[in-house]
Amino acid sequence: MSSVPAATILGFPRMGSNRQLKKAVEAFWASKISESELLDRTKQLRKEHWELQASLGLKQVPVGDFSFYDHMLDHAVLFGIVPERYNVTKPGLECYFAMARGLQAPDRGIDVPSLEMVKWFDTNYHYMVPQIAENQTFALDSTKIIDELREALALGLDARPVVVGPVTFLKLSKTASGAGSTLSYLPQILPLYVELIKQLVAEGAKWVQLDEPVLALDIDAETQEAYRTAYAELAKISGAQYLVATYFAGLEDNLELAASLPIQALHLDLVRNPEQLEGALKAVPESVVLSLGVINGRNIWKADLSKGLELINTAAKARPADKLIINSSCSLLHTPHSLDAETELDAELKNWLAFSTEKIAEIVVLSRALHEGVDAVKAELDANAAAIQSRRTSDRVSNPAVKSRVVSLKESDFSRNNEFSVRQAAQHDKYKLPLFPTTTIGSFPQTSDIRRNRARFRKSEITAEQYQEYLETATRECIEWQDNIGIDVLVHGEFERNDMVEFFGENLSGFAFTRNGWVQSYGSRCVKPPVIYGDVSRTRPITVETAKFAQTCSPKPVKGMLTGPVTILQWSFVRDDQPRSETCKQIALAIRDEVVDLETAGTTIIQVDEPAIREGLPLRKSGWDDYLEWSVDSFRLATAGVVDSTQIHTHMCYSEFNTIFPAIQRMDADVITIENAKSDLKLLHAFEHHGYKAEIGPGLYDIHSPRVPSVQEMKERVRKMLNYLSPQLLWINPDCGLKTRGWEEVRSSLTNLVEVARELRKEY
Ligand code: MET
Ligand SMILES: [Zn+2]
Repeated sequence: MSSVPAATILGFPRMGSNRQLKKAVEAFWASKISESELLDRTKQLRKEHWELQASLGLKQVPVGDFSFYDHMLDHAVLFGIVPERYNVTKPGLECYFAMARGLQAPDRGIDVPSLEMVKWFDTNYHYMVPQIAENQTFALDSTKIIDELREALALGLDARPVVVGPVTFLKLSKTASGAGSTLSYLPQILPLYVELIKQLVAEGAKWVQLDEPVLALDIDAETQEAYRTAYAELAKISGAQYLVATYFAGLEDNLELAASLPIQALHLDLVRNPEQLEGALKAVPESVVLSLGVINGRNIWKADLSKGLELINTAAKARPADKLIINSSCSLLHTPHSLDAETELDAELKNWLAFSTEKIAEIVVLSRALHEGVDAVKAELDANAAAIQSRRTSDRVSNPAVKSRVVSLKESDFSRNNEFSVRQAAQHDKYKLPLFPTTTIGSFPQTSDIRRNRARFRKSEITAEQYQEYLETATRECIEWQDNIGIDVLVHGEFERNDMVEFFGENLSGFAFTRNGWVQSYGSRCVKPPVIYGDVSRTRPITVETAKFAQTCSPKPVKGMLTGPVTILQWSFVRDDQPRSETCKQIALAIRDEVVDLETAGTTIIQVDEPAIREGLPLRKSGWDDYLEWSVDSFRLATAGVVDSTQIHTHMCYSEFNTIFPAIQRMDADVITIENAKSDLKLLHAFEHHGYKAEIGPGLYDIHSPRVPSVQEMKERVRKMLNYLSPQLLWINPDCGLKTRGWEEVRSSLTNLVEVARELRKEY
């Protein structure tokens, strides 16, 4: 048996220091590079990442954490779970990317949509949901992970394959019909896991990491039993040592189950749940290695190493050091690559931060402290303590005026003046929209031309006036086009926005921005979350001038477009020195100021996007009520400052909303546009079931795919929706913003969309 790695990470970000993965994959999609060029580039990237980890002092590196698009999709392919509709594609990358993004190749008569995409636990990473057919035949294709393992071993590294464990894999998959438990496939898939592990061991893997985050959730008896069955089976393979990784929550009531599994190491997320350590030290047999996830894989703050050491010392009192692994709390997938490129952050702030590369260094320092004693790393610990102290005492962090505004909020600040029915009458009176009003969710294609101009402006290659003029032309053309094709409620297109959170953060105090702090959101898409380091307030009106201009481009209403407080919070790297609820209320007040200013300026249909409200939900039910209270309150605080006739829209996407329905209701928006195209009609059952009264625009087609939906298929969808929703409440819109799409697709799709409304109006 190989020795226990002293320090490791659960996974490393895939994109590369300069988003090489994104660039390679997108170049391949655009047929600018060949498949072999793509393979070469990504192989090089993996090598760089492993060598970086080794050079920082990790003795064992994860492999298989790389993915062209998404690791759950990789697992679907690994086990041969490829829905029949993809049989028309070429096996290999074409099929893989068709599952990821859909494929339209009219010349070959191919038009297949992608798999469903869902958020990965409470992160902003999205995974593709494997879809298991009723009569699914599973078949192992381990090429990818075996190849990657060989690559790492060939570099002379100790490599640990990372595989999503059988129970988590099945729990995150769905059956083709959506009914029944995916766990019923366990007997069929387990032999493939067995075969896979045998292959990995035969190739030279000493340890295999099985990711089982589901083990840290509220699980039912069937799932618990599945854990027992699965791991009993896997334990039979000789030569395999398992590191079972739980993360994003604590084991809590599943501790005994976890402790009873016949495995060699158990990983605990001690950032999310440090309290679980003590119980684990008692419950987990001494023969089992404990992996201590003490460095936060979810934020960008330098760790307080003294606190990490406290936990490690607690563990070291109960276990010998060679039965402990110092680890990241979860995969570092959710943090940017390295601070190296952050040449524009001021030294004080930069000294408070740690990205993936720096986090590995922290892990190594803690591991050396454990194995060699604290004196061996005294300089590193002292520097860390100084940085922590500097952040704690800096006067950039605290703004008393903001704090006192939050403290003096009144009950009435959280409510509109009248209930929905009264507001609705006032709004109908004011806008006189037709039945089935058409609208879009906000953004229009962010073309390379737009990005180029923004980059030139940032580099001062063009003046602010020139940039402004450019944006106004784009906005005007976009509005006129919408007007011409017959959309009812227009949007300005969001051309001035790089990103829906960053754009607002730039005009809020307490926010900082990185140059290169990208994290993967889905596929090749990355986001660069702002860093909230201090108390938040609005420094100046943010969207008012743009909204005023937009309204001059058409007599039809143009929606004001804001990002909601919960989403700004959720998609930023948030300070960890005060409760999230406190930061959220501060942001809500800043957005409220903007909402009120928009109304004053004559923009009286205002959309406050909250796509992230669902993903902020704590993974354990015990935390739900508290979260839903402050998050919904924050939305209400942001939107309640307007008169009855001002119509507040909100938009949500890519989540399972049924579970938080009462909270959505309590947000009290006048119109909600909601992603629906990928999650079938079950959402609408909930609207009906809960007696939702306000207006709704369930997304009619999936904007994440380049395929153009036909009038017929969208009309079909609407018809189904009308089984649940009254025609008086229904809006007609896509399921999200269009910024990732090309103009050609957008023109065709929206023209079809408007036609849907026209035809329906004739029938109702
Ligand atoms: C992820 S939700 C996006 C909403 C935003 N208004 C847009 O259209 O891009
Ligand atoms: Zn959206």
